[in-house]
Order: sequence, then C-alpha cells, then structure tokens
Amino acid sequence: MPSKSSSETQMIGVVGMGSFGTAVANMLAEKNPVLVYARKEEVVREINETHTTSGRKVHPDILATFDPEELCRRCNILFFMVPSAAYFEVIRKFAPFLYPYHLIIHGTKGLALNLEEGQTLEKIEKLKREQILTMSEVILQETVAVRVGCLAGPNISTELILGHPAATVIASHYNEVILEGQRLLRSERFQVYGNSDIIGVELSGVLKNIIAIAAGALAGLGLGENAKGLLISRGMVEMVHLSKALGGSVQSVIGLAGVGDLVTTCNSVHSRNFTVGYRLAKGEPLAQILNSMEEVAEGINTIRIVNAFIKTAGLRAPITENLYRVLFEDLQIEEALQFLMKYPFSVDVDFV
Ligand SMILES: NC(=O)C1=CN([C@@H]2O[C@H](COP(=O)(O)OP(=O)(O)OC[C@H]3O[C@@H](n4cnc5c(N)ncnc54)[C@H](OP(=O)(O)O)[C@@H]3O)[C@@H](O)[C@H]2O)C=CC1
Ligand SMILES: O=C(CO)COP(=O)(O)O
Repeated sequence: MPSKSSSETQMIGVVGMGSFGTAVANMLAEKNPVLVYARKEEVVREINETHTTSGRKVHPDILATFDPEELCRRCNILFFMVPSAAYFEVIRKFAPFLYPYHLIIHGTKGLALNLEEGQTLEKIEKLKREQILTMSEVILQETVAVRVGCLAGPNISTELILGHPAATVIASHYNEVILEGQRLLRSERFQVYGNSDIIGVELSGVLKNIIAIAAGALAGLGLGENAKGLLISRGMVEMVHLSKALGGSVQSVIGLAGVGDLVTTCNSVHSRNFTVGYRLAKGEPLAQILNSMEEVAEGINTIRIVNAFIKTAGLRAPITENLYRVLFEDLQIEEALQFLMKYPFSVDVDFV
C-alpha cells in the first residue's frame, strides 16, 4: 500500500461536479483544500481557470482533475456525488486506485441493479433484494474500500449554494466515518447528524423521491395542502414498509434523512423529482420531460426497481404501484388518484 505524506492527507476529493457535488465541494473547501474530479477536460479547465461550472460558482481554492489516479493518490477521503445510473462505471474507473485506507462518503439517492450480463429488469421474472444495490453496497462490492458512509438529508443544492441553514445525516457502520464527515462539513450554517444504519439512511433518501414525484403531480393538479399532508403521511408509512423490507430501520425513515427530506422535496420547485410529477400532471409525456431535463431525477428509475421488487416479495406499496402505471403504462394521473382515494388504508400508523 503506498504511503502518504502528511501534507497531502488533508486534501479532500470530490467525484462529480453536478449541482450537488458542487455544493458539497464548496462547503468542504471552507475548511480543507479540495481536489475535484470531472470526466470532461473542458469542465476541468473551466473550474481551474474561471472557478465556475455550469454557471455555478466554485470555491477559488478548489482544484480540478480528470485523472482518477491523481485524485485517489492525493486524497484519503473521497466524496462520490454522481447519479446512480453512472455508479458502476464511475466506481470501476476509480477501483484500481483505491486502497483500504480510503474513506468514502457518497451522496447518491438512487439504486443500482446487480444483474448478470445481458439481463435487464424487463427480462427477469423476479427481482430479489440481493439483486438491488444501494450505493454503499456498490462501493463495497466493486472496491477494496471498507470505511464507507453516505450523506443524506434535506439538502436541495440551490439552497446550500446560497448558504441557507440546513442539516444532513452521515451514516456508516464506522464511527470514524461519521466523525470525519462531521469534522469536514459542520459549520454555523450546516449541522451534521450521525446514524449507524447506513442502509436505512440510503433507502430514506432513495424512497422519498417516489413520494416527491407524487407531490409534484398533486401540485400540478392544483389539489391543495390537505392532499399534500395526506400524501406525505401515507408516503412516510409506505417508505417505512419498503425500507424495512429492503433492510433499513424505522428510526432512519422517521429521522432527518427520511421525513426531513420527504417534507423538503415534496415542497420544493427546485426538486427534479417534484418537477417531473408536476409536469406529468400538466400533461407532458415522460419522454419529453426527460429529454428536456439536464439533471437527474432518480425517482423514476427507483419506481421501476421498487415496483419489480414488491411484485417479487408479495408486498403492497400503493403509491409506488400507481406511479409505476402512470409512468410506464397508460394510467392517467387522475385515475391513479381515484384509486388511491378508494384504497382501503384503515390504520393510521401501523409500524410502531
Ligand atoms: N441536486 C440536489 O439537490 C441533490 C442531489 N442529490 C443526489 O446526488 C446525486 C447527484 O445529483 P446531482 O449533482 O444533482 O446531479 P447532476 O445531474 O447535477 O450532476 C451529475 C454529475 O455526475 C457526473 N457524471 C454523470 N455520469 C458520469 C460518468 N459516467 N462519469 C463521470 N461523471 C459522471 C456529471 O458529469 P458530466 O457533467 O460530465 O455529465 C455531473 O457532474 C443524485 O443521486 C441526487 O439524487 C442529493 C441531495 C441533493
Ligand atoms: O434530494 C434532494 C434534496 O434533499 C434533491 O431532490 P431532487 O433530486 O428531486 O432534486
């Protein structure tokens, strides 16, 4: 294992300079030198020369590289901030340069599939839990890294970039990962909580995107705040049951990364998932919405994966199932709403 000089150990690496990666890199740069990785040479040049990317300000002390080996050599602590769809590709690019001493925290609110070559979700009959991976599971499967954590919470990047007060959860089985995350990110404007249930925290961030799409649809239909309160509360119950089935704890869902992020995302026009639901309710086809969006709305792929999983597991998740039919079959949003209003939910809270 290569040794490292002490002057280099404080440089923090960030992979992915999209909207969230940029917000987190800027916060990290308030305390430590930061080296960011972007795959495109022009993005690296723009960051190094103009301290901007995609119109966003980049902290002047941030340096950029498109060399994964350089990032891994110079940084012990790495934040991976790329969408789930790119995860295997990105992690495999970095894996040859990662060692067990690296500490990795990711901020991705999506799932990946662990299928055999040539298999797709559409082709397989059953989708079992072991075929679904959270991003920490991808990192552990694909690299020799051990100390892995995630970062999740109500963290709309446009608000973080403005310096508005916010908080997040760093979750890991390793207390040192939580402590490092807190040391690096905590400030007067940003509070950092810890949680040892990494799967539950990851799933909270993943599953709230489904409910945020539904919240956007309610807003698009102009159905008001009572309907939103109903959705958020039933959405939380659905998240609890799905998270438990996938290996998360109830506590994580009712904490900041679950309910906290659920409330934020269901109320924010800055949320991409909320926006997808809103535009669907206004009559735009999904393909048109996706073609025009430059940033990722993780909830769409999450609905595909979770819908396949619940069918295999024999579970019911009425909001997810109905959204699946709206997105991928020909159910109209108004019909989905009617179905949900008639659904025989009878117990208010059935998980404590
Ligand atoms: N935005 C937000 O408010 C928040 C987002 N998140 C989560 O963070 C994750 C990232 O979101 P966000 O930053 O908003 O996404 P964006 O779409 O804004 O940015 C994605 C970034 O990933 C990079 N990327 C994509 N594919 C690859 C690849 N194959 N190799 C290398 N780099 C790649 C993109 O680079 P390129 O420009 O080259 O395509 C871009 O820098 C998502 O899972 C999201 O749910 C979590 C909390 C808040
Ligand atoms: O997760 C987020 C805020 O916490 C961002 O949500 P969107 O991905 O829907 O924009």
